[in-house]
Amino acid sequence: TGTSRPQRMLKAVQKNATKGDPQSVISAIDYYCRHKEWAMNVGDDKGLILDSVLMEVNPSTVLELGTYCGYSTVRIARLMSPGSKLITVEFNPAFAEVARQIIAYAGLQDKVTLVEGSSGDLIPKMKERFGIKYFDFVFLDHWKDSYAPDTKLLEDCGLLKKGTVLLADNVICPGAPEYLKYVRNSPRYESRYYKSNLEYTKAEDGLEKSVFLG
Ligand SMILES: O=C(NC/C=C/[C@H]1OC[C@H](O)[C@@H]1O)c1cc([N+](=O)[O-])cc(O)c1O
Ligand SMILES: [Mg+2]
Repeated sequence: TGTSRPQRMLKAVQKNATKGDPQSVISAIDYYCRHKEWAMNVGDDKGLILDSVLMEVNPSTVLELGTYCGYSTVRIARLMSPGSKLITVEFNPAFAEVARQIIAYAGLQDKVTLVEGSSGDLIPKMKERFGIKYFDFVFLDHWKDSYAPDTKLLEDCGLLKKGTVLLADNVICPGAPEYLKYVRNSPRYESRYYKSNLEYTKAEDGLEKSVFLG
């Protein structure tokens, strides 16, 4: 067994990006995944939508579910104001290890707390462990069938406030049908779909933005 795909991605960052320059880390990963080896980062097309929704919200507290190698963690943290905090949850220790190094290479480790474990276990501990009252912005990019149960868990744990924005990746491909049904039919959310394409491909995918109404 040689290196893993995440390890090869990290090597590409260390080779082609400039330490402390988040944009160069993003570009190095996008180049590698478009021309060398596909990987499940939100990518550059959907990334522009993520950037614009994030800047519109200008959140003080962010939760990311599904860190993978930290590509969207870097995309989000690079746009966050001084003093704001991003908590990112990753179940897979090998992914988490690579993500820590990519986040540090971008120089964003002070804004980011990477927590290893399952979202279902960790969400109920957010208040006590990290002193979080509410999240202003949640990026869902982990297991697609966890989107709906974890959203309900965030509501039940009082972690959403009026105006909190949920942004979900992959609602078309691989798809999150149960989640779409939930946020689009619930009177507690105002939802809209941003059409785009699956990272580094021509297939359709998109992001669903859902504002919690309280
Ligand atoms: O499964 C996807 N994401 C969930 C990731 C799941 C893994 O990362 C979180 C958890 O540790 C698990 O091991 C995914 C899959 C595709 N895809 O095209 O298959 C595209 C994407 O953007 C995706 O986020
Ligand atoms: Mg995704």
